[in-house]
Amino acid sequence: MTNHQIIVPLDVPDLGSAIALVDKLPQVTFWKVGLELFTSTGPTILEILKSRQKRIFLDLKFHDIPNTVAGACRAAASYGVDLLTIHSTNGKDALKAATEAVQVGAEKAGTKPPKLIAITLLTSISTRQLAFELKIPIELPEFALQMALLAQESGLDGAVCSPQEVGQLRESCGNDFLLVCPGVRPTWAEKGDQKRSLTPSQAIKAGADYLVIGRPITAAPQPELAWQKITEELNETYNPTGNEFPVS
Ligand SMILES: O=c1ccn([C@@H]2O[C@H](COP(=O)(O)O)[C@@H](O)[C@H]2O)c(=O)[nH]1
Repeated sequence: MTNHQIIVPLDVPDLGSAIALVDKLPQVTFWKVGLELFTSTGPTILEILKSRQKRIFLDLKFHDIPNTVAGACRAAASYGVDLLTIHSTNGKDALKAATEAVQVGAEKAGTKPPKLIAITLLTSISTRQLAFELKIPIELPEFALQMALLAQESGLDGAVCSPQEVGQLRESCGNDFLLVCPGVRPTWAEKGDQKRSLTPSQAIKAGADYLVIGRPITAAPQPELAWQKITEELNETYNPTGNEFPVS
């Protein structure tokens, strides 16, 4: 794993704030565009990131009937992004339709298809909420695992999961299945609305391919110092000799 496997979300309200953040953190190579920024500015931000040779995680978390999800995936795949999300709870028909749609959309646009990854269970949901609000009568780690397996059976490239479940998913889904972990918190950062966190080092050790780390960096008084602190902590854990931590 390298620093390039830390994805930073552009969770800001407008284009100006997004560009300011990208300018402030030139060392970040992988940015996430989510619901807030994409809804407010549309695809312009994607063009800006591409013109700066950045990798893009388009985190729109599609959740709808198969026909609608497929249409949205075709459109999203035409942007030439690297990662795209939909919810596992769409069900197998929609997941399969989505995997075909990203190929079609990318081919039509003459671009590489994104890796399609499924949200297993939002990292803001606690064990208690799963049982008492969502009324899902199975243990949380088992639910996350079943959602990852459903995505894998449906032909998706990977899943989004909390660092607390990534070890179990890695063991069951194998090394070729991409596992992306938000809800990552250094010991010194506030958890906020994240309910199932671990530290960056713990998440990597458990088997994550990519870490999504937002507010601990972006809401810090000096985001560049927060980035440096996180990458130094990872380097100290994974490679005390001072080189970059090992490639997974
Ligand atoms: O289960 C999920 C899926 C996506 N996210 C997204 O990741 C970032 C996390 O940001 P932080 O500031 O580090 O909490 C955010 O953009 C979410 O939309 C997630 O948190 N959990």
